[in-house]
This record gives sequence, C-alpha cells and structure tokens, in this order.
Amino acid sequence: MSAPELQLIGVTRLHGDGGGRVTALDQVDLTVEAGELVAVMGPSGSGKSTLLNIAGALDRPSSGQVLVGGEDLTTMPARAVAVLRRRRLGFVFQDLNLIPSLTAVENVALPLELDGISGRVAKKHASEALEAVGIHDLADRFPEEMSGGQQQRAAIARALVGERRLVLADEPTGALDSTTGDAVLQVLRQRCDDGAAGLLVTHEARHAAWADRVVFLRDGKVVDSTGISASAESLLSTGA
Ligand SMILES: Nc1ncnc2c1ncn2[C@@H]1O[C@H](COP(=O)(O)OP(=O)(O)OP(=O)(O)O)[C@@H](O)[C@H]1O
Repeated sequence: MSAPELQLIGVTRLHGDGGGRVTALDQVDLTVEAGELVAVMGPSGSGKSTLLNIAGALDRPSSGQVLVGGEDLTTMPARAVAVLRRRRLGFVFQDLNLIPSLTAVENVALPLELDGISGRVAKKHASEALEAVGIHDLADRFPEEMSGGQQQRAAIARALVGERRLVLADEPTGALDSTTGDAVLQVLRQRCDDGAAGLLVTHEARHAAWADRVVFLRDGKVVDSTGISASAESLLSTGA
C-alpha cells in the first residue's frame, strides 16, 4: 500500500517563550489518504492555520514529524522541501496572489514554468486546469478584468495544475457568493475524487459537508474527528 499523502505524527508548535509561550498545536496526529478530503474546524485561535502551514511546509513544528507522500519534511534539506512544495502541493488561500501583469492562463502556467516545464507545455496544462474550473473562456484576461469569483477559480486552477497530489485550502470560498463558493468546493471535491488528498480549513459547516471527515481543533488539540454523516447534522443543528 502506498504511503498516505499527508501524515502528522505528534506535531507540536510553540510560539514565543517564557510567560508568553503559546502552544498553537499540541501533539496533533492526522492522516489524509489519497482520494480523501478532510475539513478542519475549530474556534478562532484553535490552531487551524498553523496546522495548514505546517502541512504545507510553510512552517515547521517544534516537535513531531510531518510526512508528505511518506517523505519526512522535518529532516529534509530546505532545498528539497522547496522542490516538493512546488511539485506536489497546491495552496488555495484567501489572499489570491494572482500576478496582475499576467493573464489567467499565464498565472496558472507560472508554477510549472518555474519548475522548468517549457512554456508551450505549461500553457497546455494551464488551459486544461482553467477548463476544469469552468473559466477556459477567460484565459487571456488579466485579473482586474475578472470578477472576484473568477479570480478565485483561477487561483484554484493554479493550485491544481500539474501533478499536485496534496491540496491545502484555507477558507477558499472567502467572500464569494454561495453559488460561486459551492462551485469552488465542487472543483476541490472532484480533484480529491480523482485521487488527490485535500485539507480544507473552514468555519462553515455547509462547506465542511463536502469533506469525507471533519477534524475539530480546540486549543491546538484534536478534540474530535468524525465521519461527515454524523458530524454534519450536529454541526448544522448547532450552527457552528
Ligand atoms: N507567529 C506567531 N506568534 C505567536 N503566536 C502565534 C503566532 N501564530 C499563531 N499564534 C498563536 O497560535 C494560536 C493558533 O493560531 P492560528 O492562527 O493557527 O489559529 P486559527 O484557528 O487559524 O485562528 P483563526 O480562525 O482566527 O484564523 C493562537 O493563539 C495564535 O495567537
């Protein structure tokens, strides 16, 4: 059997020291297999963003292990981590970070070109990624010529382009209207159904309902991890 796409083992992240020390994550264990979409929920300050940043090698744990596709990020040289992050991980954050002077297709092709793929091949993959998120016809528009929802879809296409096996999303629907937000989640869900692994931080039970599993954090600890059928009902009834 192949290694899980993502495995956190006993991950602790401390910030500051002395009296000001904060335990952002406390001995967190989490496994996400290929084909699985896992939602992370919890109150403000519970450690959701820290978890996502550590899973995406944007931050390092104070102790514990982070394995991506079976490779331990915590012992890997920084250069190898950067390559793995570029090739294997896709990030969808609220801050879209599309480059204003590049068209949609150029923005999506950029990570591939940075990875040494020829411009022509990168554009072909980028066009397919734009098609998958339903904005193929906007390929030659600049970000300022697109609506917020269209920009978000372009950002998702950029996160999914190429062979990204692990997709990390932090409130990817942001301020989008609910129809566009659902479309964005549908793309993420489809990608996981096609074999990627996904980790989705969200405050909204309606969005977590797209996941196979929900992990609840409180004060940096996983307090519950539950299949969606059981959790969705209780979450929706409490309005969490
Ligand atoms: N760089 C930092 N320095 C000090 N404390 C930090 C730092 N980053 C995060 N923290 C603290 O770690 C804890 C977890 O923060 P984190 O941002 O992961 O929570 P969150 O669940 O994503 O919150 P929110 O839902 O409000 O975004 C909080 O107490 C936060 O104040």
